[in-house]
Amino acid sequence: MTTETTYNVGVLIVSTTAAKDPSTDSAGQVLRDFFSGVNETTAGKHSWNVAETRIVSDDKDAIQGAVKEWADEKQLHLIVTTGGTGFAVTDCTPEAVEPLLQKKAPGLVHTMLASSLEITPFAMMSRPVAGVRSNSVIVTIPGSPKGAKENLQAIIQLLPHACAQAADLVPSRALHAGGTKKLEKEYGVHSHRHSHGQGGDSSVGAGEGHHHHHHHHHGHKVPKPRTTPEQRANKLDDSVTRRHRESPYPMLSVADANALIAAETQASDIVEIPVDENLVGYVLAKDVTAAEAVPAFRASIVDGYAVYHTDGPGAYPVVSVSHAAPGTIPPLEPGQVARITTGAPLPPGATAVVMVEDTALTSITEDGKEEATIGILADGLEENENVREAGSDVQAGTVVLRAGDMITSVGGEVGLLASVGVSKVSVFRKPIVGVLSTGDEVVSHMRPGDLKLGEIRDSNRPALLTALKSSGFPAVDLGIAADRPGALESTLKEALDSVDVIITTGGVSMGELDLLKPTIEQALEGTIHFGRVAMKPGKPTTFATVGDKQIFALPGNPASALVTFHLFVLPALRKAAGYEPWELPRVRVVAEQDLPLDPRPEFHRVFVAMRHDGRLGATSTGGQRSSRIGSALAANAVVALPAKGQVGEKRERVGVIPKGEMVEAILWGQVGGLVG
Ligand SMILES: Nc1nc2c(c(=O)[nH]1)N[C@H]1C(S)=C(S)[C@@H](COP(=O)(O)OP(=O)(O)OC[C@H]3O[C@@H](n4cnc5c(N)ncnc54)[C@H](O)[C@@H]3O)O[C@H]1N2
Ligand code: MOO
Ligand SMILES: [Mg+2]
Repeated sequence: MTTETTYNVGVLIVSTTAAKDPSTDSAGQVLRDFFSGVNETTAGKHSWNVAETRIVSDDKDAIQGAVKEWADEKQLHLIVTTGGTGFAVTDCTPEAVEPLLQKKAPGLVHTMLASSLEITPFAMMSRPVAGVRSNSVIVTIPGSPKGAKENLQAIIQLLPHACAQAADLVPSRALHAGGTKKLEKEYGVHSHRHSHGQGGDSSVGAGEGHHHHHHHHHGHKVPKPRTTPEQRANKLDDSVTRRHRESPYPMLSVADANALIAAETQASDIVEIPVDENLVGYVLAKDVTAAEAVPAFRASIVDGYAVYHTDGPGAYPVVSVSHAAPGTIPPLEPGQVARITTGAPLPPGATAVVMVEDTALTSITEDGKEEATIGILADGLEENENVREAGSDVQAGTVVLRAGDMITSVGGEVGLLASVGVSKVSVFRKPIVGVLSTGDEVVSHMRPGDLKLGEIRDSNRPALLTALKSSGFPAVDLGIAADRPGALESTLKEALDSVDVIITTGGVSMGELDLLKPTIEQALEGTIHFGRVAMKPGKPTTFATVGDKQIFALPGNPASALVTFHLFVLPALRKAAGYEPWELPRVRVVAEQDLPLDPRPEFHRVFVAMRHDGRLGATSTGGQRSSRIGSALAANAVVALPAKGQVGEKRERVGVIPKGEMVEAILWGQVGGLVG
């Protein structure tokens, strides 16, 4: 095949509706586009020319008339019928075409069905036939544009060969000289037994990438896609016809996605850090014992006079003073008292302290400056009254905090550790998180000047850095990366050297410049654990690991980025930092207004506050569009709404959660208090 061969195609649209009103037909254009798309990849070898297009109704005679005319008279190389292959009463295309076939081609039928079945079980209800009449190859494909394309894609690579043979363009001996290997190479196909990764001219395979990805689509267990080098090559191939028209990543539930993240998240290494205000949010990796007793000495609880409790009411000489200050205190004898302040050590021998309010001044010294004697008014003092024994709050050597305890912002833990003389503790290291925005359109909010058409301010990076910092995780600003594979790759590689976790936003959906997934898989040789989640917002959320580093590639939409940060990233960071539980707390709340449902499970941003009836209530933040960062304004929770039509046991088609209903909220922050 050294000169370019042109194959003439007839497209027969079988549809009673379209026959009545041709403007309702889309299949004709879809197939013409399909063939011209294929031509772009086969230039120089062969091309397809849609020579005839006709619309007929679901009528056996009309179908047969067209097929016979195109095969017997016009001698088209390929006749494709679309429509009328289902189970409907009027569907009759296979019945019309089959009797016309002089040679049947069950291999083509099998290939189309097998490939469609990998995409949808409804392929079972397609009844294609294929074969040869006169010099024409004839195939019947489904009427839906999607099904039509998928069927054709499955066989398109071999059709030139089939048409050439049927039309007797080249003697079949010549066609086969060199064996099937040579043919496979020429047509850019290879048998499934060949090792992956070789197999010929990658520019030929229109839509070939499709079925390679499909075997992991429909697993019922939590799927863990593993890609072969060939699959990766297919994904990065940016030729138009190979662009994905459907995401190759299985759609996981939020719970399955979180399970995969948890399985890939281990507690970080253990480090020793000083006990100070920066300890907040760390989890202890080891038990902590008191280095010292609290109090370390017998101390007074009040301001007053240290006494012998056995002395009873009367006037006593004040022989010494004990202030709350370091120093030595002389012993006290019965019949004497010592002035003492709160927290000061008791003189040796003293057995109780009398509050200053329960005493009277009875005489002063000659210089008039000091008390000489004081009167004790109280009767019936008890031994150790107003005395804190050494070690009565904490004994030296006891465990004061346990491994797994978290240092709260209340200050109690830091205070306790300080009180017992502990200056350093062993904790789980907090992961260091890098935040990267991606997108050619994204510009810093610090950049002065007006936005150019198409530009958008980078709100994700500041928002995520804020959320990270307030959650206590050290964050690194990685800036903005352009939508170029090289830029993305070098930024990510550099970041992987300095941080434990990378959060990116943007570039994870279906656009041709959505480069995160292929870059992670190919350039970084990472593993994508999931690339789609059944949720709104956040559908294209992607989680990958590169060695022991994690990458959370979050959607670019600002609300999506914040929601998926809280639902996926934050719990993972908490787990790495040793939190138990690491998940965010869930509470039952009353819907304060109707909450509309979406076909996807939705995480509706709300403000949760205490109600007068003692329950918690959730008030919507308003419009929930993924691009609306305002939907996260003052949001201290998201309400987990079920997908539309899946409410309750009976799975009624419910479109709304009515006001007053109880729903589950996942808390992001502190709940609001009673107002009014
Ligand atoms: N054909 C399909 N298109 C889209 C699908 C789909 O399933 N099929 N999913 C939609 C959903 S859902 C989402 S969410 C978005 C996610 O898109 P990407 O993660 O690829 O993000 P981009 O395309 O880069 O950007 C989306 C949007 O967000 C703006 N953006 C990006 N970065 C920032 C930033 N740092 N600060 C503020 N705004 C940002 C960007 O300009 C876009 O407007 O895809 C849907 N499409
Ligand atoms: O899932 Mo997207 O995050 O709806 O906008
Ligand atoms: Mg995109």
